Amino acid sequence: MSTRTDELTHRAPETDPDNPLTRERAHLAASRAALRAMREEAESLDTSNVAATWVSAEALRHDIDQRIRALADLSDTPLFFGRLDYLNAPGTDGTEGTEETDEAHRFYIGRRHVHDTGGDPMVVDWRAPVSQPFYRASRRDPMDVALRRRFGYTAGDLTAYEDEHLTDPAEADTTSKLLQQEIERPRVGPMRDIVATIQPEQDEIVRSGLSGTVCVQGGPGTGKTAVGLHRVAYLLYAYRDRLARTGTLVIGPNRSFLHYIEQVLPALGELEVKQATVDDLVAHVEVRGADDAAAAVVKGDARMAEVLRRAVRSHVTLPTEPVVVVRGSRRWRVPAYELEEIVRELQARGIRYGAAREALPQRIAHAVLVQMERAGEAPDDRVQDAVARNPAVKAAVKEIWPPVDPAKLVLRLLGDAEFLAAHADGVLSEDEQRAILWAKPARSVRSAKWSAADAVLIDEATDLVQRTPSLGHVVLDEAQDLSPMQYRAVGRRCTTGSATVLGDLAQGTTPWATRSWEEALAHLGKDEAVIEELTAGFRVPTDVIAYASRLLPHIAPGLAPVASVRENPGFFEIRTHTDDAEVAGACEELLGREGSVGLIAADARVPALAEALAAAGIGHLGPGEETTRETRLTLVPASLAKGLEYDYVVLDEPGAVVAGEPDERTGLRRLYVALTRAVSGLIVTHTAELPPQLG
Ligand SMILES: Nc1ncnc2c1ncn2[C@@H]1O[C@H](COP(=O)(O)OP(=O)(O)OP(=O)(O)O)[C@@H](O)[C@H]1O
Repeated sequence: MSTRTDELTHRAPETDPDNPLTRERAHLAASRAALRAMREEAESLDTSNVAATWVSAEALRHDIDQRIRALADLSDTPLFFGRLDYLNAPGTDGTEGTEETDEAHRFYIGRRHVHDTGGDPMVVDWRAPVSQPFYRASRRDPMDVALRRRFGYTAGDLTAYEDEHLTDPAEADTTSKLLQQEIERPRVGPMRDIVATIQPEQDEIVRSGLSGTVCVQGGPGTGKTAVGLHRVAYLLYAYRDRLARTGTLVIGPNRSFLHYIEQVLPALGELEVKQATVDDLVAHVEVRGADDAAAAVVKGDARMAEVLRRAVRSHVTLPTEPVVVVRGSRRWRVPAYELEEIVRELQARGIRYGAAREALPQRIAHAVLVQMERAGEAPDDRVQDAVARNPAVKAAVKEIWPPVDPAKLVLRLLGDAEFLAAHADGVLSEDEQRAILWAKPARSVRSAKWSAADAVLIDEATDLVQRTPSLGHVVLDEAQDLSPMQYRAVGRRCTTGSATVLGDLAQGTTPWATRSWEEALAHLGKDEAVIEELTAGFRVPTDVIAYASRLLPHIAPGLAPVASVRENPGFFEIRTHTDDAEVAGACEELLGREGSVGLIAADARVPALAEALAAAGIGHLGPGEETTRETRLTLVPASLAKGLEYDYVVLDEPGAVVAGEPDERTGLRRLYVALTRAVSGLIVTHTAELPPQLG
């Protein structure tokens, strides 16, 4: 970032009409009036005479309502946050016919496009090509920008601006104060957008094209989630029609995380993006059971796809009997060897089991038709359809290529050792087969205690039978925790689209956590993806990230520590205590400051701490619940802390967080996640010894 410093961060607006701030405020007022006019125009649209049918009238009404909502002037989100003055008016080459007005050179950058009654832009969308230099232009590559101006707001009022003259050799490189203020602004409520301060390396990811998949490795607080959400917003702008047809989806690890991020896209005017967890995507059965780690690892292994493929295909039986179709006085006979040829040909084509099953009767009918033609008849398509529906053909298809119910198939694999062995032979070891077999086979799909990993197996089997519809773009957040089979489940939802994969190998806390992005991308079916790395940390203060990074050599050797860009050093304390009342006391102390507070603890410690808080008369929320001015404390089980952030964090008993996981490495990773949630300060409280890796 390069700017001229605080003496150029102008403040204290005067009414003097020559004061730039006065002029900028006038532009803000005029832009708001223009937005109001756009909204009023949308509101006054009468759809009754336009649409031909009730359905299209409804659709049109929906579109207009969306537009009205998107045109809301939100008092707490400034209409524009930046301005670019180009040296040459964009879209012109400075020659003949060029309009040399100020307006042709000057662009105000904001969350949405606003135009005046004449259709001239008052504010341009941050995603428009003309806005890009706001994020990317530098002294080295000014991108034809003479002036970049950032605006500062206080309670909705435009109160400051900051200029950079990128082509002025006399200007020095320094950090933007307004950017710094924005990064340090206290967090209350859900996640917010970062349009005003997207960094160049983030912008490159945000604006990368729709056709390619991007994978982002980044430590805690490097803005992965923010970048992923802004990328969807960008893609929806740049490829609106295509994505409106195919759809977009954001996948997050759990409900509370999705709740935390759900307002970012609507604030950017994008109301149609779906959100889901991987479990939501594969909800073919009710999940009521859980696997031990050994079973879950095998069930999540990509080799299970081969076991399932074999099991599905095993339902095909090569015909041994001919099919005899009687039509009127004639009998037509398709011999077994010819049926076998048809079946083998369908198998070789590698189409879905269900598609092949649908094609089979037509193929048999075709064989009959050929015989009819040879006998001098002239059958048409209707005859072929009738033959395909003939009871003899139907009976043969049922015998040769019976329907497969994916859930029943998985039920059988997990309950029937012989059936499993028949299809897992040479793929899974005997131990692995034993690990996934149910101790007590379930009787039916309804009564089975399905686990989350089982649901993914059913999803794979479902896709073997019938192709899963693909979306235009999928953002996969906290990807490092997915099993190979889960990657496959996500991958088949973007086979014809692309993906943004976001994660941190050091934060993987599942037994099957991702070891390398190349491997993960192969499971996703996106080998060609580009892998980017983000290393600048926007969340965690320097001292805290340095402390947490002591764990890195033990949890992800080879990953570089995050470099915090926060100037405010924050505070960091380690306290020993004797009872839980002191933990509640630490929370109370932090509630005396501005912003949100999170008390993070091993899951098993949560009930005791809830009691201690209640005894101290301190109200608290659960993760993902919205903090309000009145209740700013959230009690967070360590297992749900991922992806969330709080201004201040009390981390209870690190040793218990580590001990809460099945193995030490996972425990230390969980601790790393918990240690990296704080924006402004962290208090670690403990009675037991601290894990030696933090020493
Ligand atoms: N360019 C930016 N300007 C201002 N704030 C930013 C910027 N980039 C990220 N942030 C803020 O930093 C915080 C961390 O961002 P985010 O949650 O996206 O990080 P992450 O990499 O997903 O973290 P984690 O690995 O912990 O999930 C958020 O509050 C986000 O708004």
